Formats: sequence, C-alpha cells, structure tokens
Amino acid sequence: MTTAMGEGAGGGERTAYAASDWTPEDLVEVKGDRTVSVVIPARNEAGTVGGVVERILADFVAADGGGLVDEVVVIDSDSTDATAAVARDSGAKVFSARGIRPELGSVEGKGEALWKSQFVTSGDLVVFVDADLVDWGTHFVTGLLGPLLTRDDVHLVKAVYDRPMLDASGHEEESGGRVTELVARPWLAIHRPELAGIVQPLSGEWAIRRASLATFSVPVGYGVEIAAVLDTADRFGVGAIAQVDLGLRTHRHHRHDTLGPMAVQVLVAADRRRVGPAGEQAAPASTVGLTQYARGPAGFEPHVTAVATGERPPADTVGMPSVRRR
Ligand SMILES: O=c1ccn([C@@H]2O[C@H](COP(=O)(O)OP(=O)(O)O[C@H]3O[C@H](CO)[C@@H](O)[C@H](O)[C@H]3O)[C@@H](O)[C@H]2O)c(=O)[nH]1
Ligand SMILES: O=C(O)[C@H](O)COP(=O)(O)O
Repeated sequence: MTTAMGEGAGGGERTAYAASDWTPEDLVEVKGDRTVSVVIPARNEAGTVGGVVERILADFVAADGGGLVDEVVVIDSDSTDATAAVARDSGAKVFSARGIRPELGSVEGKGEALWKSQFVTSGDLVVFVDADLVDWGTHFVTGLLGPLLTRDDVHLVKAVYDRPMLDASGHEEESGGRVTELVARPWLAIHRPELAGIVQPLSGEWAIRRASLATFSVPVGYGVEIAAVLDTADRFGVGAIAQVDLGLRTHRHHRHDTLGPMAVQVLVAADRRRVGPAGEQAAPASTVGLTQYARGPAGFEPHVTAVATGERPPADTVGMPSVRRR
C-alpha cells in the first residue's frame, strides 16, 4: 500500500502498512529470539477487558512459548470495579499500577500505567492495546508488530483506523477522535508540520521498542501518546514512525466535559516538546487547573479540575532491569 499517509509521515522509505501485510506465521518466523509483551492499561473496564485479553491469548500465546506474543499483561489503573479479577480470570498477568515499584510513588493516569508497566514486563517489543475496545480484531497486534519485526529503523508503530461514533442504536453519528481533530492535529499543524502525516497521533494502540521507550519521559495522563510520537521523531527522525491501517475501531466514548482535561494533558505534553525532547523537569504530581462551567441555581457555576500534567523520568534512569537493544 502506498499512500499519502506513508509519504507524509516518513518520506523516503515506506512507512505506511496495512495489517494484512503480515500473517502471524510470517511474523513468528522473523521474530527469532526476540520477545513481545502486550500491555493493556485498564481503569474500570470490567465489561471489555476480558474479551481483549482472551482473544489475544488465544491467537498469539503458545503454551510452549513459541507464539508471536510472550506475555499479556493488564495494568489495573485504580479501578473500582472488577477489572483486575476479570482480567486475571481471562488469563492475563495482572498488576496494580500502584503496587509496581511503590517506592517511586503513584499518581493516577493512563501514562502512569504504561510507565509502570516497564518494570513488570520483559518483552523486547511492547504493544499497547486499550481495554475498552468494542469493534476490533487481533490483527491489531500483528499489524503493530509487523514494522518493528521487519525493519530495524522503525522504533514506533501507530495504529490508523476508522473510528466512527455510534449512537445508542449502533448507527454512526459522526466521526470520533474529537481531541485528535480539535487539539492534536491543529497543534501539530502549527508547531510540527513535518508530523502532519501521522493520521492518528493519539491512537491508543501502538508498539515500540522497549529500549527506546525506556529513554523517554512519560506524561502520567493522556499526554503519553503525543509525547511518544514527538520523542520518537526528535530522537530517531520522522521516518522511525510507521503507521498501520487496522480498519475499524470502536470504543467507549468520553463526554465533552471529560475530554477537556484530556485536551489539557495532550497540550501540556506537546508544549513541553515544542522544540525537542523535554519533560524530565516536570514533577510527577504537577497539575493545571481547568475551569469548566455548568448552569446551577446561581447561574453558571465554575468547576475547577486539577488536571494531572506531570511526567515520569525515563525508566532507564530509575533502575529498570537492563534492556537489550533490539
Ligand atoms: O487513568 C486511566 C485512564 C484510562 N486508562 C485506560 O486507558 C485506555 C484508554 O483510555 P480512554 O479513557 O478510553 O481514552 P480514549 O478516550 O479512548 O482516548 C484516546 O486518546 C487518548 C489520548 O491520546 C489515548 O490515551 C487513548 O488511548 C485513546 O484511545 C483504556 O483502556 C482505559 O481503561 C487507564 O489505564 N488509566
Ligand atoms: O482520540 C481522541 O481524539 C479522543 O479519545 C476522543 O475520541 P472520541 O471522539 O472518538 O471519543
């Protein structure tokens, strides 16, 4: 597949793929002695996490260890529902984000869960998959691994997909990706136009070399994806980011009022990287106050949310087990 997606994102070498470019058997053959961890961050996803775990285990994890995936790990991120139990019953290794390296402290957030996952996984390649997926397939995993297993110069693989927003009866209301369209893409257009070819900069499904991720600062919240894109481009060049068309993805949607804090997290993470890699100086517990309004008895009443905008330092600076460069 040759598309504007590939040309815009990478230039030169092809960087755009479709999941159908590889079968699991193709990838097992080229995998050699490299290992793969699938990491699923989950906060109150008891309804969907079990299905995500079971399908990945069934398709890729072999009892003799010879499968495409070597471990499926769920990081339970402060869930108050049965997420951890469901994930464990489905066969995943389950860790509570707070319980991992407790001496490093804990904050809330998806980025925190991904950062902590580095201390309890061992794969040379790490695939992140959200736990709230509804329409998806295990080709997400093959698609994301393909470029990393077949190209040494690729460090980060981003998912690309159609992401319809469905109404209660399952009809398409409009396109999803509201923070992508209204925040991430405009920011990239203004500050980093060389990255305009990244179709889904915020996609929650991505894969990365452990050795690369371990050198990145990681925003604790939803800034984790835009940060990985910017840090990879700054460290290894835009051509180190590949994109894979995975078809269709639907998931649980946020309300507008919870997308505001997400937008703040994306903007803060991006702004810290406006001129290059950054973030080390941000304390993990940093916040930005976001004021939103709702009409109440006294008119428009302000509601201030302390949005977590902190960052974690590169894992390899805080005693991560040694990393093979592969
Ligand atoms: O504190 C949290 C919040 C979320 N999650 C999990 O992270 C995943 C994605 O979270 P979600 O709230 O569903 O994010 P989206 O609305 O889907 O946001 C999109 O955009 C975000 C910003 O880039 C990405 O982080 C998401 O992965 C991407 O799907 C899900 O499995 C959540 O359970 C956590 O583990 N901890
Ligand atoms: O990725 C995004 O832009 C946000 O997660 C919002 O996605 P949605 O509009 O599909 O809910």
